[in-house]
Amino acid sequence: MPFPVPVSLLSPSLSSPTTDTQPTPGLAGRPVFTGETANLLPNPPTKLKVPESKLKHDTTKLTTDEAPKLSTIEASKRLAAWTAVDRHVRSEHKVIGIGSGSTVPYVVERIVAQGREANRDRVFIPTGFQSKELIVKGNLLLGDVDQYPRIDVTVDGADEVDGDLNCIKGGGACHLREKVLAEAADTFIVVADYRKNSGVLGSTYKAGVPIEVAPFAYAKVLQNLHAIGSPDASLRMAQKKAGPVVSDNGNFIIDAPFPEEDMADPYTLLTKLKMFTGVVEVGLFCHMAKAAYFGNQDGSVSVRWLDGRKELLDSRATPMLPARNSLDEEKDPLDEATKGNGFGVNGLEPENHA
Ligand SMILES: O=C[C@H](O)[C@H](O)[C@H](O)COP(=O)(O)O
Repeated sequence: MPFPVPVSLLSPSLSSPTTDTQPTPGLAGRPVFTGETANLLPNPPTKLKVPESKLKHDTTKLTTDEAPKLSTIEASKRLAAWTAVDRHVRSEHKVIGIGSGSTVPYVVERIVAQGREANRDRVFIPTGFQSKELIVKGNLLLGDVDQYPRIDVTVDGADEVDGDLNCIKGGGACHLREKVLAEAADTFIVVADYRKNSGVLGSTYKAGVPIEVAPFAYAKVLQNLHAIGSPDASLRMAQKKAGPVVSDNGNFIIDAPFPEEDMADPYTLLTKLKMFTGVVEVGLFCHMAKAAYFGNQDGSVSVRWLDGRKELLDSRATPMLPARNSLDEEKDPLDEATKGNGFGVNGLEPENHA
């Protein structure tokens, strides 16, 4: 699965570097970062010339004429990531775990935008090659979990999240390190677009449960999986390489689809799978996330908490639009629409979200 990286982290800055670290008004009220993010790379080009392929993930540096619209899905990912960072990555947090996947570049982007001062004495722990690159390219200090076995907060993506915040992870083969960093963190936060917000695992992510195995044991583990009710379990094959996917840890990955009755009780399935000798880690994250943030198509963010609370942050409460104060007098159609559906609306202040 490809992990796109925002253009701001990969290509020369598209705006003049400044020392300003605050978002300033941009496209349609969107913030434009002209500070730390803009400073990531030297030599701003005199004339903008960015390959089309790089433009689709980040428009924060582009002028109105130059910026294409962010796709709805990318905008949803960014919305979830930025909102979660604003609420959970605080100045007192000094050891921060960075997950993997296509939503995580927006996490790093938002952390970088907190400014050089905020990030000066922080260390960032990657969950794999991709996040290591993001940390290094973001000029953030790189550490590892063997140096920092206690992490303040880890923010990560997911392939699917169920009603109890259990997750399927490992679509990018990173779930071993991700689980270590999730476990090491005081607070583990999941960020994703609306498509990952599910009832029962396996409803939307059909590839199966990712299972990392020691290479020499894969055939035996496959046999076990076929025997316990996953007849289609198979070795994940590489796309542009002959042979299997090899994880960052040198292991193979098996994808094992299970019927709904198994997926409805992921903790039981997880414990069963972990018992197979040769299994290194299973991409079922049960009872680990403190909260999950889902960016929605309409610019709102759905937040689900481990304790069962739900919030719906309407688009005025997200980082994309002006602060709620300036709009307090207006009637909010979402307030009406969501009455009685179990969602609080903009219910909690950021400082309550450690
Ligand atoms: O191994 C990969 C990770 O578990 C990712 O967090 C997960 O696959 C979600 O990735 P994406 O956000 O690209 O769908």
